[in-house]
Amino acid sequence: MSNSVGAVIVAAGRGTRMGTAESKQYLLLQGKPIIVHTLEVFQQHELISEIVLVTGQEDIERCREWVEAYKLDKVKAVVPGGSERQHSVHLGLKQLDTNWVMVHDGVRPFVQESEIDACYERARAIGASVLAVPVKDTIKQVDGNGKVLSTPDRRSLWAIQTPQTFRLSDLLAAYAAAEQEGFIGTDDSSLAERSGIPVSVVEGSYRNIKITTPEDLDFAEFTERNRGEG
Ligand SMILES: Nc1ccn([C@@H]2O[C@H](COP(=O)(O)OP(=O)(O)OP(=O)(O)O)[C@@H](O)[C@H]2O)c(=O)n1
Ligand SMILES: C[C@](O)(CO)[C@H](O)COP(=O)(O)O
Repeated sequence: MSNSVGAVIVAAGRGTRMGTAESKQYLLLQGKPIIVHTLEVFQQHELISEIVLVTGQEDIERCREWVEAYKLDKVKAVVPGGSERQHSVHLGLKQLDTNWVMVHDGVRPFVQESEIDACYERARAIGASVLAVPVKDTIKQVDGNGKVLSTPDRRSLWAIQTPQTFRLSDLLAAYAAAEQEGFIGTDDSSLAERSGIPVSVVEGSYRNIKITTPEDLDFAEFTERNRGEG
């Protein structure tokens, strides 16, 4: 079991930017909750031996029911998350019992099996990996008054996705250090980077969106409807 791989799927957010009454991770895509689509990708991947699902306290019961109904038997625990994504990930990590961990957003249902393979291979070779795509737009740094400060060279900019893959012991140490130092990052890699863990990007797909705002649902419906057609 020295190379066992677990997944922490975080789904304890409120979906403020989506603005729906129902949290976005539970909205239906082709009749199935988004979170179930995401879990199924990891359930079906032979590399993954166990999954921890992190949800809101009030959603634990219905999530457990879906785990039963959709036969997601790799899900070993459904646990409550915290106020920030980082807290939710940390709570999930503490439940895992594998050598490697892939942290993944519950609202990224379009990650591909081949991308999971590539992320794991790179993490084994380098220490840690993040799935990412080169940015397509020109990015500017702007101050609080709208004044443009700089235009970084786009060739060095990547939009970071999940999964993000680490040795579980490395990531737990990075999370403990961040907690002690009061650091909050927007992804897992930023905690690993400040602990000195080498992280490499793996080029993924623009389809692996994080469903965040209402227009993402149109894309998601379209993509899900056409899944497997090419
Ligand atoms: N306290 C939190 C915040 C976020 N997440 C999860 O982290 C992922 C990425 O977060 P994001 O898309 O930003 O989700 P929300 O925080 O729900 O969205 P918003 O910022 O619009 O409220 C989501 O699967 C979300 O459920 C979490 O588990 N716990
Ligand atoms: C982890 C992440 O999905 C990488 O793009 C992202 O940083 C999550 O950020 P959010 O603040 O929860 O939207």
